[in-house]
Amino acid sequence: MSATLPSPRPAHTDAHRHALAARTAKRDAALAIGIDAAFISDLVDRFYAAVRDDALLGPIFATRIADWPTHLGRMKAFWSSVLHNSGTYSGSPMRKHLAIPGLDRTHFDRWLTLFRATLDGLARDPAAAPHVEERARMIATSLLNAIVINRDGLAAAQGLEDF
Ligand code: HEM
Repeated sequence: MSATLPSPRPAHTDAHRHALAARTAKRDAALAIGIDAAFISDLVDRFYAAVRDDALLGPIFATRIADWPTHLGRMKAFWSSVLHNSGTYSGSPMRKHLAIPGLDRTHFDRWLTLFRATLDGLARDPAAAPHVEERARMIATSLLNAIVINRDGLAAAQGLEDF
């Protein structure tokens, strides 16, 4: 009786191929409107320069971030994961923001205002700023929802408006 050898597993399953294609399509769509690695790097550098100068947000970061190069590197990996699906970021932004006492809509409004201004100063393709801003607004909305639910309960979050 001869043993049956398992057939070799194909290097890429259909699901894997599909995931790779989706990742590439997302990155290519961003690249087509000028959102490349250099754009993401400039965006993060300029945005956090503005944040550090801001009277409302600056102190929140100043007391929590000792090593700015590391934070900026992490934020570039984050935005590359969001905008290019690169998978280069792993972390728990939700937990980090829940741990900052007193964050509310005012802070998120200011964050988004500075982010928008930075984007507008940087983007050359008219489609680039709205594309990135949309992602930032969605993430800001889920962070604020989580903060309010955590602090004041689900009922309090029911009346929240999206950014
Ligand atoms: C109210 C506005 C915000 C404030 C004051 C704020 C503040 C901070 C601070 C202080 C940290 C460092 C936390 C630590 O290392 O202990 C941090 C990390 C981070 N923030 Fe925010 N943030 C705000 C909004 C946002 C928004 C809207 C996004 C995304 C669109 C975002 C994405 C991140 C990410 C990805 C990290 C890194 C988490 C990690 O992996 O360590 N933040 N933020």
